[in-house]
Amino acid sequence: MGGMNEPNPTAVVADPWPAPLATAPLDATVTIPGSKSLSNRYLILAALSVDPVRIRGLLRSRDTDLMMNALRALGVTCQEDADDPTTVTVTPPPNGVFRGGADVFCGLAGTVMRFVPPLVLFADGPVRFDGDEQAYARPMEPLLFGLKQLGAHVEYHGEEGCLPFTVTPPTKLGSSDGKPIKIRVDSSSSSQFVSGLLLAASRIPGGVLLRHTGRTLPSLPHIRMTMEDINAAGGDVTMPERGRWLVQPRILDLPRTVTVEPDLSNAAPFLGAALIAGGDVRVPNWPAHTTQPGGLLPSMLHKFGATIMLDGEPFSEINDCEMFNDDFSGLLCVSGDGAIRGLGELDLSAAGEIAPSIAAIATLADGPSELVGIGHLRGHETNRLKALVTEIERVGAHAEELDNGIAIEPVADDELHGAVMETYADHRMATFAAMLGLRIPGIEIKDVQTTRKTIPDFTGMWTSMLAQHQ
Ligand SMILES: O=C(O)C1=C[C@@H](OP(=O)(O)O)[C@@H](O)[C@H](O)C1
Ligand SMILES: C=C(OP(=O)(O)O)C(=O)O
Repeated sequence: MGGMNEPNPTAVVADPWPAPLATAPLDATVTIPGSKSLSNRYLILAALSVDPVRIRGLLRSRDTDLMMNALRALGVTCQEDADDPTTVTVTPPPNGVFRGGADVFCGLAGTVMRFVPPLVLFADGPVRFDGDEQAYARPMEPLLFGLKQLGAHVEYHGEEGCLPFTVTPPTKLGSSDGKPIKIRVDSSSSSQFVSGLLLAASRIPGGVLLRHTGRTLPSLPHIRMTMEDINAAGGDVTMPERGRWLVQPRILDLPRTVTVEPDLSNAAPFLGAALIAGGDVRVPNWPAHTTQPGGLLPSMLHKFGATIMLDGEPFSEINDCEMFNDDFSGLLCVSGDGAIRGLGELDLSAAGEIAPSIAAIATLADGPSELVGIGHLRGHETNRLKALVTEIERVGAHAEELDNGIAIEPVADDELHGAVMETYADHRMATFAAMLGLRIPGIEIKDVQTTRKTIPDFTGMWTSMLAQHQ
């Protein structure tokens, strides 16, 4: 079964893109577009709100366009400002009831395939979900098991537990005794199952008590982001203990205007470029407080040997959780001198989505690194552990898949060589290859436009970073 009437625009494959080599130290300021994770949470929460919400700084890329189209199919209005496509006003459906009988196309977007199906709990009929063929391999079953425990019916049209499927809303929603309905979900293959269920749970009569049953739980910052955003919309969600969430029944209503932070994970290739090529890369509007896992980047880049400055002040006291003064929101500057220290073991379970960027830097380091806690990357856009090993070996360095991560063994620069890099329809494999291309002559990247999943103009931003010399 093919994806319903909405082709993947990046599937039209052009010639490989010759990744630019850095011939001088960088000196660039790069403005990063809005966060994918925050954009798609605000869109969902706006759709669940009472009044229209204006979202400023919304990421405009494939994943957010898919989210807006999904919401439109369910009767939500998403209207962009005529003079600024990153400002979008979202008007919830009449009486908060989503339109049943709809078709939703998820592409390859985890946030769409995991955050939209729970909205069907409040729809007036069944909704059918499909996506890119590659999306059929992404884990879905635990989310749908959660929806079944809430009374929904799920019918699979392909393989059991995978896209495509149809969700039919329950005839009666919530517990019969007014207490939170208890559900159990194994979220070890993606934090997005917990996030998707939490986002919808405030509207369930009696609320929800959600327990994670798996051994590991990746991407906890993303779950904290979900909690913070729900609470900002007037919800009441707490995590009384790790792996257990209590959502009280509440009417959600986001503030009339919300502003999206820059996507800090998408800042990773650009900031990492300062380490790889040497020089300075600055990113404005770095938030003082953030739940984005990319907030961990300054401390990780520091471990690799970068110098980090915040608004001109050296950033020496690095604490992985509370990295900045609360009053700081300004210019982050990462500087490198071309030397990169191998990291030894680094647990990336909190920030799996930046693993490909970290892997690119580690490939060019002076010693080995083991990136662990990221076994679930096998279920990302592609099997990222396998893809990273293949592409690292392709340029002449060494890497090995571990049970829960990847071990990277760099080689001397003169043993590295150019290659045509595969990207596997994975935006982060494309940016990973571009990072290697800064130092390795002759890197070409197949289907670089796959970066449109979360960055509207990656090649433009990358070439302009290299062209800036102040
Ligand atoms: O909730 C989110 O916005 C995300 C959660 C993470 O998913 P996983 O927990 O599946 O890694 C992350 O990797 C993804 O890019 C975005
Ligand atoms: C895992 C990612 O995306 P998704 O939201 O599709 O899961 C990612 O962007 O690295």
